[in-house]
Amino acid sequence: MPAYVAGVDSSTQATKVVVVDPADGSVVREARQAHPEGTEVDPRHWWTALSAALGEVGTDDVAAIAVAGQQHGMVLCDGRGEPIRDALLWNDTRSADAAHDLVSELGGADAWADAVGTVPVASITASKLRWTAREEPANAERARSVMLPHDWLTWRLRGGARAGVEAVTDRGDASGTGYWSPAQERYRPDLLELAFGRELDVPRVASPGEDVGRGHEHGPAKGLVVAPGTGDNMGAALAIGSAPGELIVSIGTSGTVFASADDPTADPSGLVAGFADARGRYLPLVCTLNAARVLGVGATLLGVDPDGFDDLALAAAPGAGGLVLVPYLEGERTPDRPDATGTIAGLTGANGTRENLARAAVEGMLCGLAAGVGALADVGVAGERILLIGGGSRSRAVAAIAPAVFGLDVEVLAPAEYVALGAARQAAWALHGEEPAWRVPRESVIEATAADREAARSLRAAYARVAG
Ligand SMILES: Nc1ncnc2c1ncn2[C@@H]1O[C@H](COP(=O)(O)OP(=O)(O)O)[C@@H](O)[C@H]1O
Ligand SMILES: O=C(CO)[C@@H](O)[C@H](O)COP(=O)(O)O
Repeated sequence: MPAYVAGVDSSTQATKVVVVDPADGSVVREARQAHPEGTEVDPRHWWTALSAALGEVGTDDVAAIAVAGQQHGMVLCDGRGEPIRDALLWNDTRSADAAHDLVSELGGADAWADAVGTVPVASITASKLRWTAREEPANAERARSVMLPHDWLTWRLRGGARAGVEAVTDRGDASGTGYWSPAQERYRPDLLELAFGRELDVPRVASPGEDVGRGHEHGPAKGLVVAPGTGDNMGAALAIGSAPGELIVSIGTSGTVFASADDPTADPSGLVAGFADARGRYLPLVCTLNAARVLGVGATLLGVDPDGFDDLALAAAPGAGGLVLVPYLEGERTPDRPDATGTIAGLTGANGTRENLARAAVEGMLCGLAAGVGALADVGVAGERILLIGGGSRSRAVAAIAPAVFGLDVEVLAPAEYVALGAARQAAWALHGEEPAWRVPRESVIEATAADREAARSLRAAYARVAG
């Protein structure tokens, strides 16, 4: 008799699957399969990774599944749901000009914030549709539908075109497209048409916790109840269930700062994306392009492994002797500087040490996220405590330095695949008809001292002077 539920995180760097006991939310098995590098990827690689990971964990004793995935990726399909081109990912900045054009064509940032809660930047799916229509007219001509990564994988699990099933998405991931309004809870086909020049089929937006069908009999989720899935940040929010005043900061490929909110947000500055969540509420979020990989580049530059990098960063004093590193290694999304590059400023003979360079990389990466905390406060989502998750939160240096950059108490959650756990929670919800009562274990809080709060102010001021 199937006993367990499965949750999937199809993120930028890898597919992660957890098999969870619905009695208490504990993980009984897990698997991970890497994705190819790059900012455009053939979605069939994600399918292969998902199939392999499900094969590895086994699904004979699993009753339900949900897929959470990296947000915004444009999976442009032909009439049979086959991808026409590689998916353009959230971190592909080629669509930056398309985004700027869309903003002015609708009448400016306020018009977009009012319409869909988010001002388009390169990451947003609508911008990628415009880029494709303009740069690849032959591909655009063949397109019949557009899906997000989790939509396409969920559809494939249910058999896709050969089973003739409808595609579904959820309000959380739909809210990152630029053509679905969280405030009105509906698609804006006029905005999709503005972006692409004509209509495209889009997935139906399923209800939170809906049972959307069964895994296909010849697929890797054979016979399982399938839940709608969601975006990866919405998945993490579902797993963690932050309390008022708590902001979740995820340090993965992207850096994100977000919180559950009762009301939709509309930020015309474009810093805060006014997403919906996977429960029926809202998820205002700030996203940076440069997070865990900054630590990786720092370690490579200094010729050390992650542990050695942490040792170096922790051996330097707060402020890295005046060395400031602005880590716009991939350009940046928040602030909207798609063509920016990284900067090291304030270098002197006295402060030019490996320790200071490591510390400046950690401080710079965290300063970008701390600016996000400020942007959320500006739209009424004030934070008193940071909950740190994601691969980068496993760094000892990040955990120790975070209170002196955020100037807030920091709780580093136990290492876990929170996005996949949120998907598993949704799978249990679809299976049993109600959201499970699981709680993730909470860790001890590192309290920000008065010195941390003071250090945070001066660090962030020094960073802002260099970042501009
Ligand atoms: N101990 C560590 N120190 C620094 N970075 C780490 C550590 N462990 C994992 N990472 C980094 O975290 C990233 C993966 O985090 P994850 O949240 O799984 O990302 P994503 O969801 O974008 O795939 C990788 O870039 C990896 O190098
Ligand atoms: O674009 C966003 C959020 O708006 C990113 O957070 C993506 O959802 C990718 O997430 P990771 O793979 O870094 O977890």
